[in-house]
Amino acid sequence: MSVTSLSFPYGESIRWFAPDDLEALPATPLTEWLLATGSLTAKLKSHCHHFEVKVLGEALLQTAPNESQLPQAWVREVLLILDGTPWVFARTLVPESLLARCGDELTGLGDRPLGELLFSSDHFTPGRIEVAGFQSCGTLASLAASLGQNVQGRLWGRRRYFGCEGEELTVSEIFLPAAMDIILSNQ
Ligand SMILES: C=C(O[C@@H]1C=C(C(=O)O)C=C[C@H]1O)C(=O)O
Repeated sequence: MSVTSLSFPYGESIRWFAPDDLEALPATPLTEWLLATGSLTAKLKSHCHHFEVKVLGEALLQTAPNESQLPQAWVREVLLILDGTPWVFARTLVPESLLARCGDELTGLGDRPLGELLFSSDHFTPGRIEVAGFQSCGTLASLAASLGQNVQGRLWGRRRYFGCEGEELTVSEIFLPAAMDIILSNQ
C-alpha cells in the first residue's frame, strides 16, 4: 500500500469537546467506539485477523494551532490497519518534559502499538476522552483519498489524555471512512 505523496505531519487543527458538551454524538455503534475506555489496539485486533501499525512519522514538531498549550511536542502519527485496510489515523503528542523521563519507551516504539505500552506500564494512567466530528478539508481528507477512501461528510474521532507523573500525553484517533462504513453497517 503506497500511503500517499503527502508528507508527515498530517494532523489538522481539530476542535475537541467533552462528550456531554456535544449537541449530538454519532450513531450508537460509532459512539461506543469513540467512548470505549480500554486499549483501541486491543479492540481493533478483535475485529481482524492481521493488525498492523504503519508509522507515518515521528519527530519533535511545532503543534497545530489551538492543539496544545505547548509550542512543540514529540509527535507520532500512525495508521492502524486491519486486514490490509487502514481504519484509524492516530496522532500522539508527548510533551518534551515527559520525554526527558520516559522518552525512550515512547520514542523507541517503532511499529509496536503505543497502546501496548500505555496499558501495560504502571507509568501511565488513562484519563478523559474528548470527541470531535469535523469536516476535513485538509491533509486528513487528502490522506484518506490517497488510501482510496473518499471522505463523505464528517470524520469522527476522539482525543484521550494519559497521565504520567503529573504530565499528560494526548492520543488523537480519527476513524477513517472505511472503518466508519463497517462500524455503522453493524447498526
Ligand atoms: C493508545 C493506544 O494506542 C494505539 C496505537 C497508536 C500508535 O501505535 O501510535 C496510537 C493510537 C492508538 O490507537 C491504544 O491502543 O489504545
